[in-house]
Amino acid sequence: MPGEAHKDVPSAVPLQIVVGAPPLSGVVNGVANASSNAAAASSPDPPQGVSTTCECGKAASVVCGGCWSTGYCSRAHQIDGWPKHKDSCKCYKIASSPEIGRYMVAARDVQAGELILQDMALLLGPKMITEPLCLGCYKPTAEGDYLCTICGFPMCSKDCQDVSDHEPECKAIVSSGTKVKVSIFGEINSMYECIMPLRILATKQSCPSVWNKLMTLESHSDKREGTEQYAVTQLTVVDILHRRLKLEPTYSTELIQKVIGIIDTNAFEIRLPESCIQGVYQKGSLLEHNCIPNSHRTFDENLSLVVRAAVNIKRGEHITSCYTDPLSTTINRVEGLRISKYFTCQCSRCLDPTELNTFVSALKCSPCSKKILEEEAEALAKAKGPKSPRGVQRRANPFAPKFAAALLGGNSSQQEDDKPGPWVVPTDPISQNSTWKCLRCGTCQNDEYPNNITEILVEEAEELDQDSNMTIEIYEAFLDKWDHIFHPNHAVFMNIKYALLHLYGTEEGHQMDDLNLAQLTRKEELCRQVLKVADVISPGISRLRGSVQYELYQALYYKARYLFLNGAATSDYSRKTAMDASTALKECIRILCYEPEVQPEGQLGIQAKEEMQTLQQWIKDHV
Ligand SMILES: C[S@@+](CC[C@H](N)C(=O)[O-])C[C@H]1O[C@@H](n2cnc3c(N)ncnc32)[C@H](O)[C@@H]1O
Repeated sequence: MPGEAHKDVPSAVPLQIVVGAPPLSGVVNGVANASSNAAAASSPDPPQGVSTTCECGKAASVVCGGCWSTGYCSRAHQIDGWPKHKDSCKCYKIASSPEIGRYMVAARDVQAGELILQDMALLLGPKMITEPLCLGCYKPTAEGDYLCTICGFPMCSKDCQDVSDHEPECKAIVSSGTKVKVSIFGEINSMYECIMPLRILATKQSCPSVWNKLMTLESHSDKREGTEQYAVTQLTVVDILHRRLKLEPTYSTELIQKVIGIIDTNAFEIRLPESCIQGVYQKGSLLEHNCIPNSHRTFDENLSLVVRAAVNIKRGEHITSCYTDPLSTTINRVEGLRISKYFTCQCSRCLDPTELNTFVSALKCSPCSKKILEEEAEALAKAKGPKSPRGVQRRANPFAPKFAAALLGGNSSQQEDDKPGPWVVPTDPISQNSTWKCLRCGTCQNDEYPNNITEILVEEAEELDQDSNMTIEIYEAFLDKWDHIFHPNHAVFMNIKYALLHLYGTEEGHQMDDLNLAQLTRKEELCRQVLKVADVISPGISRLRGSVQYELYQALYYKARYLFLNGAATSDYSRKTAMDASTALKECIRILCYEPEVQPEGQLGIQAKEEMQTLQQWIKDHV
């Protein structure tokens, strides 16, 4: 019956009255033609000129609140039209600009956590650079215990051999007349570099609809030619397909290189508990990069890409994702993107020498730091009688002098004397040869020392990383060793602190029950430092924030218990600490509820929910 309410009309999608608001910048009838990169329209009014006529032919007086695109003459006709409209009802539009190419823009305000898109993979395969793995389920294969009876690739079992994903390479190898022989396991094997390109190429024949979609994706073919990547893949992929698999007559060099370009530019890495694979997604490929993304990516149990708003996104804002490691320095991010994605990031973080006061790339000015510590010690000596500068606490604690606390472990750009902190930052962060300048004394230097010393720091951290038996003691010693040269939030420190905050509570002899008050306070401090940076560079719903909130809750809960049991603090302080633990746990649950259960973070979210009951009971019983 016309006008009868459909059960699946989303009650959360309100109708909006069409009023004379400007259309979304960069979007013309839903697609293309943008020139502005700015979040253009923040007006709450629905866009004009999108769909002004109802299906019945009458003028539209309301517009669907889900997409703000389709107009209806009445609520009744919206309800009638919903079954037809629901598949195309999206909260984003595709726009394009000469600088970015195609990108997504919010068609309406989107709330944090709201689903933006869910996208089935066009194609899945192993990462280009990988150790031997099963080409059916992508788990590492145990020393080639089972070999595909047709092509010879190591697989888990006959079941994996029969998975349709494996067909393209299997067929190509059989046609070449020689089976594959993998004899070394646990090391990168270049043969696997050919698998994903082969799978894409095979769709040209086997599934033209997928092939056509893949061919619409950016490949940067023109920019790749003549690069090192092009030369390397010529040897590792093109030559193998042409000579070893005898596919020269079928696929030209240009086509294979284009396909490799499509993979490099668009494929998403999918980290699973036991393996790491990659997928190419049609809608997901249109996500624009930003070093401070406003969307959050996960993969569901079918390995479909799920994109949600990480923070509230205003209508007209670009929907962005981070292509690179947010816990890395500006020059590393910018150079990585320039080499692999062929653009120079110009996001607000990259363009700001302080990276929005996070100082993730900054060094410490040695003369200024020394002077601050001396002044601090002098002030202390005056206040409390004679004391050496060693009297200054190394770790920030409630009793540590404020200057030194900020200098040694804090996050502030400003010292108490209102002068900027002693941080040395690049004046032109996205340039490879920027001058570096101390924000406090203004001393400038060329990039040689900052680059070299950062390289040494990175190398030393990488050496630590290779050792699987890292201990709290070793990590703390590393931080102490370098602390006089780098900002406490430096990317390398952030990664070490992230590892360290987990080790306090998991290392043998340092399980949560073993930690004393100082160690619990250290764990809390590490969590707060990492969170303060993560709140800026990975805001809202992010795995980084979710997992650190969990660790913060643990530190605070155990601290509250310790204080309570040892009568070491007033019940007010114990209570406040326990309430802070509860706040951290709630935030952890809010964030990690979006993670799939198969992922460790999804499991942590479930565990966090269970632990909330215990925490609440403890608070009720004790403080
Ligand atoms: C996965 S594709 C995104 C979709 C692409 N714009 C298109 O039209 O197909 C990645 C490419 O988009 C462009 N891109 C993405 N984010 C960008 C940004 N913030 N600034 C400039 N270009 C960007 C770069 O060319 C990059 O290699």
